[in-house]
Amino acid sequence: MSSSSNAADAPVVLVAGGAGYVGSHACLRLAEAGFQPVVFDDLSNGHEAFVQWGPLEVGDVRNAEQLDSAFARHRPVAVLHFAGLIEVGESMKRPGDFYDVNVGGSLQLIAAARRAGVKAMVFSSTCATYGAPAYTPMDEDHPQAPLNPYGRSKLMVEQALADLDRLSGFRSIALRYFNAAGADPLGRIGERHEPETHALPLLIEAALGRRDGFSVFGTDYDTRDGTAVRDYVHVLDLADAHVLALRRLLAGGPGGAFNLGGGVGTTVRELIETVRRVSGRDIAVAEAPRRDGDAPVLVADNRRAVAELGWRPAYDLDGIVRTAWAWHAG
Ligand SMILES: NC(=O)c1ccc[n+]([C@@H]2O[C@H](COP(=O)([O-])OP(=O)(O)OC[C@H]3O[C@@H](n4cnc5c(N)ncnc54)[C@H](O)[C@@H]3O)[C@@H](O)[C@H]2O)c1
Ligand SMILES: O=c1ccn([C@@H]2O[C@H](COP(=O)(O)OP(=O)(O)O[C@H]3O[C@H](CO)[C@@H](O)[C@H](O)[C@H]3O)[C@@H](O)[C@H]2O)c(=O)[nH]1
Repeated sequence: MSSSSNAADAPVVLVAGGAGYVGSHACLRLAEAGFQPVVFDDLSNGHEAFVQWGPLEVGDVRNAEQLDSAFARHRPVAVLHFAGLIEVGESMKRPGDFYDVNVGGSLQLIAAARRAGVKAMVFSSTCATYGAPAYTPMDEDHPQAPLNPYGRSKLMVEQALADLDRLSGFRSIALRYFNAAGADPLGRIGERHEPETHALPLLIEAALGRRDGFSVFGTDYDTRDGTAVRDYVHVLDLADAHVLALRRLLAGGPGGAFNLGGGVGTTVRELIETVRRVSGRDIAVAEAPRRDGDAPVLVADNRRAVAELGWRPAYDLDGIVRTAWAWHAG
């Protein structure tokens, strides 16, 4: 536990998946906001070294006994739920695992929270629940028709949470992230997925010479340069939104779903150019076919989060790439 841990009377928040990329940044912001994060994570993709702002309970969200014992020991006031499998491409290869962990695990976590008398959850959802854009930027009322089992597993949990919120008094907010990227500017934590499949860390590793180059998946999309468009959002801006959502639920405010993206679309080629400029290094780029399950364009209309949560994303693409570069190069 780091020296920045909070006083003994700070309200405890159980952070499922808090040893991972987004969850660890949320712990950082929770601690700064006066909460005491307790991480519950099976370390399947997380890192013990990322757990710096409170205790770690090693456990699987599919395991009711481990969950009950963590809830009994720490008595949280709310749950932030990041735990799960995250890669779109993987979900096309092993869909059963995605339903098992993302749906089965979420239902177990919700049930354990309810047994413990906890009534508030902030859930990590995704723009992948929308599927192909009927219009862009996408607002929260855009039809949800996922293109892959990953997106569908997240949508199923959103729907269960919405029913529980409406009918049972178990309150929740689903935060639909667009593409999380960047790192803690102080370099304490950053993005480390194993294996790494995300575009920005792969580009940075190529710029650092740790990879031979970078393959662009699809150059025949109907976009301004033929490559797919994404809305990259800084991981600490996501973390800020979690604190805002948590405070809203704890204050008795309404639940619901919110898009978290900067509202700016970036093509894969534009991302490559930004990494070249920020790093001052060249990157060998090859063209490859489209990746199964990928949407052509995913850009957020973030006005609901700005108006209702008071969310103010602070980082633009340059800031995202700079903090990611510093973390990987440092
Ligand atoms: N990274 C993104 O761009 C992005 C975008 C949209 C949504 N999300 C969602 O945000 C959440 C966090 O993503 P991330 O990038 O930090 O991923 P991550 O893999 O770094 O973190 C997920 C964490 O969950 C843990 N976990 C996995 N299965 C578990 C289980 N059965 N029991 C307990 N812990 C388990 C892992 O060990 C890991 O620490 C995920 O739910 C993901 O779907 C991420
Ligand atoms: O080697 C690579 C890797 C990615 N890409 C492209 O870069 C873009 C971004 O890809 P990636 O960083 O893998 O993110 P997404 O596939 O958009 O998925 C992320 O963002 C989603 C929301 O958009 C989340 O739901 C997922 O959890 C998260 O993995 C996509 O067009 C990819 O096809 C490449 O061209 N080459």
